[in-house]
Amino acid sequence: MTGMPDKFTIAIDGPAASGKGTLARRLASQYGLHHLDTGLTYRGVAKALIDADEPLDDVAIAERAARALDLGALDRAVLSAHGIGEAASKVAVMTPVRTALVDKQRAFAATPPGAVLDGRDIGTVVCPEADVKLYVIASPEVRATRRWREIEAGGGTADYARILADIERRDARDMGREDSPLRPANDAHLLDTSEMDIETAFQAACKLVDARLAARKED
Ligand SMILES: Nc1ncnc2c1ncn2[C@@H]1O[C@H](COP(=O)(O)OP(=O)(O)OP(=O)(O)O)[C@@H](O)[C@H]1O
Ligand SMILES: Nc1ccn([C@@H]2O[C@H](COP(=O)(O)O)[C@@H](O)[C@H]2O)c(=O)n1
Repeated sequence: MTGMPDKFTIAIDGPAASGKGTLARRLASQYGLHHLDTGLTYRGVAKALIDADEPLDDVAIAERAARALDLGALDRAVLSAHGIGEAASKVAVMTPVRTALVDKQRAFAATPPGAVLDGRDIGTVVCPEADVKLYVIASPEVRATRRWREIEAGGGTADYARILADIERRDARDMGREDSPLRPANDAHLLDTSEMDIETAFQAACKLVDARLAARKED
């Protein structure tokens, strides 16, 4: 996209299945930016531990797995499995794991021409100087329905009540942890997508990004 500054960062945070990844991918494509789904980095650590038959609560082992993680080798198809999200939220409470992953995420964000990162602490911790910060929410019921549809559309079978319970438990762990809890940055724009389809949410986000780009041109 022409008219982009040398470096531009979009931070998107929100709870599970709020639609932040969908939005992040579309914004990255629209504005010619890199994209990193930081949830995959926590999922990658959890999967490495599970595959090695290691416990999820040993800080030293989890930190080693986080330091060894290669951002270029994250396999979305494998890591997106519903159960890995729960394991990821357990390793995500450990500060040494977060420190190791945040270093990698910041290095990714610093690569020109900039990036869209989505996760739980992007606007507050990873990229506090981001040009645009979005905090994407939807009700737990709407999010559970979206996840249920996604699993069914992929040929799997899913139990709505269990998905809703998983989402609520993960929200509580992510919002309640001591280090980098999920919360909106003070300067984040709130986007409640409960009653928005994907296109409407994308257009709303583009308006905010375009306004920031116009403001940066005037600087
Ligand atoms: N505004 C929307 N309306 C309807 N469905 C949506 C909307 N946004 C996203 N979805 C669908 O909801 C599901 C979850 O979206 P997505 O994976 O983007 O969420 P997420 O916040 O990145 O989730 P996670 O934190 O678990 O990675 C997907 O199937 C996606 O297509
Ligand atoms: N910036 C982030 C991103 C994710 N997490 C943790 O990982 C779990 C899985 O994330 P998904 O986005 O793939 O659902 C999530 O529940 C968080 O515990 C994080 O802490 N910080």
